[in-house]
Amino acid sequence: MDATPTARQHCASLQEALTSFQHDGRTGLAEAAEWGRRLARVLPAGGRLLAAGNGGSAAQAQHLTAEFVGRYREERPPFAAVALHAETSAVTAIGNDYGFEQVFARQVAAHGRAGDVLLLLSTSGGSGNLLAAADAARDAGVRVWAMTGPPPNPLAARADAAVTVDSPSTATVQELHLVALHVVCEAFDEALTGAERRPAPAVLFSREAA
Ligand SMILES: O=C(CO)[C@@H](O)[C@H](O)[C@H](O)[C@H](O)COP(=O)(O)O
Repeated sequence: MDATPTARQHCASLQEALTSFQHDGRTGLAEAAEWGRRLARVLPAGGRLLAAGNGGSAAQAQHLTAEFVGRYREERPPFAAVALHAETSAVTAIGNDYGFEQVFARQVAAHGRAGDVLLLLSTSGGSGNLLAAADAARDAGVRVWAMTGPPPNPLAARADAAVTVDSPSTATVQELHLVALHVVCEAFDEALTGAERRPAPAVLFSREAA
């Protein structure tokens, strides 16, 4: 049975975006790896990663924080990472009382500390609640990283650094973001020192240790 032309186009679009990502030294693979290395300095020192997105990008943000709180490949201690959209009571209360645009900004003001990192994912780079979160982060001394679709866009412009995917397809942008997030995790794990990599006591509760 043959694949449909649409399915072939989907894969071709991803392949094209992946090629650009690999060769873009400023907003592609090299930048994502740099984020992982920087997080390897921030998180073991007690800093925190906050992440947020809407819709499919919310799922991506949550995927990333799970890699840090759980683990990526190798056993290692848990690190502080929170997906803001997953705070359902906070999101609904803030949205209800202050408006949807504030759902992330108010959480950033509550949780963000100078030196922390806020990673915002958006295919359009124009979602109002993410732009407000970026502004709140700046006020709190929190570094802002944006993963977006095609540049230029308002979110990438407000961020301290951006990984951008120059594709007109939302699906392609989201799929490439997942690749970039895993690159961040790989670079993070590689950059940890031996002592930082040593499993914390929490590993006593892992299934292997039980
Ligand atoms: O996953 C998809 C489309 O693939 C949608 O759920 C999509 O994420 C939503 O429309 C978002 O609201 C789009 O927001 P953004 O990525 O432009 O910030």
